[in-house]
Order: sequence, then C-alpha cells, then structure tokens
Amino acid sequence: MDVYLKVMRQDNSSESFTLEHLRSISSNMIFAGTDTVSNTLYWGMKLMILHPEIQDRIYREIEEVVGKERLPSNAHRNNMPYTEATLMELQRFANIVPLSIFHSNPVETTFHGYTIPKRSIILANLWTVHRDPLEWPDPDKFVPSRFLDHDGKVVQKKGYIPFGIGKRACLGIPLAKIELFLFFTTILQSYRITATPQENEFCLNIQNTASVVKPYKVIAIPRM
Ligand code: HEM
Repeated sequence: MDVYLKVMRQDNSSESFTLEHLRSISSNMIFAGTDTVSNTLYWGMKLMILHPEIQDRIYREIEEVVGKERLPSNAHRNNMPYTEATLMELQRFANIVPLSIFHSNPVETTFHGYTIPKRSIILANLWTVHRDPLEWPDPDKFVPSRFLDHDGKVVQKKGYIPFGIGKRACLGIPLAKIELFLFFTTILQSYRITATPQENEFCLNIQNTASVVKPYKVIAIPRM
C-alpha cells in the first residue's frame, strides 16, 4: 500500500495508479485473503477432532522442532514435514474454492477439440481434480502421508492445485501458506482440540462457490 501511494504521488496523471484502483485492490485483498484462510482453519480443526492420532503426531513434531517455550515461526516449517503434509492434505480435502473463480475468454478458442465461444464463463473444477481416484487413492479419506515420500520428506504432486494454476493463480499463495502454518501450529501447540460426541460428525455446507464446514463447537484443553 505504501509503495502504491508513493507511485500515485510521484505520477498523479497515471491511469493505473488511481485511488479508485487502490480501493478496488484493497477490497479484493480483504475479500480474497480473509475468509479463505479462516475457512481452511475451520476445516483443519474439525479434521483434527476427527483424527486425534494425526493431531497427536503434529503435536509431537511441534514439541521436537519448536518446543514449548517459544512460538512457531515460519523458519520452522522446513523442519516439520508431517505438519506441512497435513496442511497440504487439508487443502486438498477441504477444497474451499471448489470451482475456482470465474474466468472468461475474450476470443473464441478451442481446447482439446472443444470450441469455446468468446465471452464464455469458464470455471475450473478444482474439487474433481482433488478427488480424482487415479491421482488420489481413497480420495474421500484424510491421509496426510500422501504428501510424504519413504524418507518422510514432503512431495509435490501434479494434481494438487488448491490455489488454481497458471497466470491467474492465487496472488496470495506465500502469505496464505504462512498464515495457515502459524495459526494451525500455534493453536495445536497450546491446546488439544476435541469435541463432544454430538459435534463429532462431519457436515459439509456449500455456500455460493465456497465449501465451508457447518459451525461447530470445540473443547480446547490446554497442553501443560
Ligand atoms: C487458503 C487460502 C487461499 C486459497 C485456497 C486461495 C485460492 C484461490 C483460488 C483457487 C483462486 C483462483 C485462481 C484461478 O482463478 O485460477 C484465487 C485467486 C486469488 N487469490 Fe487466493 N486463496 C487463498 C488465500 C489468498 C490470500 C491470503 C490472498 C491475498 C491476501 C489471496 C488473493 C487472491 C487474489 C488477488 C486472487 C485473484 C488472482 C487473479 O485473478 O489474478 N488469496 N485464490
């Protein structure tokens, strides 16, 4: 924002760096950058309730790499492959932007033999990509180890595209990954997350183009 304002002041005849654009970019950032991360974390905590063994393994990794006396920082990420793999599996499983966002083609084009008339509405079905059984055996199961090799190192997979793909992929990827890692590990460092049996079922709720978990209550037990 500071850089933007500086450029606006330097060249007040610019058609690109205007107050109107700044307002629009700022609201885009807030819209695209808040619900996405918090919604992923809602899914994450629900999945930790449903998979206490995965939650315990993450806690052990936090204990080993971060300890109890300091807070997790982004510098710890590379040394925490199981947590990283869990966050990747979380994004695959949750598919919080299942149909990506709307795109359009200004000119007629052909793709894999299909003619797409100009100005079509184009949605990429990320949900199907992340539930393709050829790429992900047992796709409806939450299995962080899919993203680990035999040596326990994180592996990248071709069919993993929670942030979209190509030129118009998510602009906030580095920020989103840092936020997810920090919130997730900081919560799990301090609390064991559990729930009453009534809360222990899984309710998926599709709202507009976002997939969200139905609101649920947790019991957060402080870790000593
Ligand atoms: C878990 C978090 C997030 C997920 C899963 C996510 C996912 C996505 C997806 C699927 C798209 C559409 C890509 C496409 O059309 O191919 C997108 C676009 C975008 N995202 Fe994110 N996003 C996240 C967080 C953020 C954050 C933190 C920011 C910024 C602060 C952000 C900013 C944007 C912007 C500006 C676009 C539009 C890019 C363009 O049209 O060129 N996102 N995001």
